[in-house]
Amino acid sequence: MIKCRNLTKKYGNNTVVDNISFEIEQGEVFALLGSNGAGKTTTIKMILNLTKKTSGDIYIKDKVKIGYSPERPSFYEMLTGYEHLKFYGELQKISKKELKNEILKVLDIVGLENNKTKVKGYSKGMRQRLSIAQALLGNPELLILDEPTSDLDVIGRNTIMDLILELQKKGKTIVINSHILNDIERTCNSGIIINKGRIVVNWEKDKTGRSLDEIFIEGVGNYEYK
Ligand SMILES: Nc1ncnc2c1ncn2[C@@H]1O[C@H](COP(=O)(O)OP(=O)(O)OP(=O)(O)O)[C@@H](O)[C@H]1O
Repeated sequence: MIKCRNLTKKYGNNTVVDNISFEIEQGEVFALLGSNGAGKTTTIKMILNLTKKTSGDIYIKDKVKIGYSPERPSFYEMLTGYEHLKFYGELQKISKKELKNEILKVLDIVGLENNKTKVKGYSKGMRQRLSIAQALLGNPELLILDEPTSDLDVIGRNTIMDLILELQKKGKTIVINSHILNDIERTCNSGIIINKGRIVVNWEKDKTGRSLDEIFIEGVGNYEYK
């Protein structure tokens, strides 16, 4: 679905993504892991073409639709979830006829009720769900979710992770950027651990029998920036 080759991003003299290469297969749930400031969001933004790469190549399956849930989603607080999605659906030029069904479908998938509650009354978990619902509008094949469980309690995180597994069953390819290794271990098949812009571990679930915590600490902790 995605191939990155020697991807690099510099801000001035600061190399924040440093020559990374990885591949994401269709249908997999792939993790971008790393400490704060490692370069995960920058990598996502280059894939989405929201930030220009400095060098390297990104190949994305031809004509694939991408849904994106950003690290800090923002909403029109005075709108209901339905109205919010209607606004974004119209921006996507989904026809009026299809849009209503589409919104009801994505609300149902993420487990949000279509009621009169305005977004300002939403809990953090509901906001994450709404952000994922927004990403699902237009039925994209590829979903990129930046920190989909940040700020959520363990129940909220579990629900979002169950939702991600459901979406995988529906055939989506999903890229998740997260710090929460338990969530990743439950949901993802493979991923990369980045430290200071470089890949320090190519992780594949169940390959070693070791926990992701251990692998992460060893990969990031023992890494010396050269
Ligand atoms: N627009 C920018 N201008 C300059 N430096 C930037 C810019 N955006 C990001 N950076 C720097 O790039 C580095 C990587 O940031 P990035 O947001 O990709 O990290 P991250 O791994 O997603 O971190 P976190 O988990 O904390 O969100 C950081 O040092 C950050 O300060």
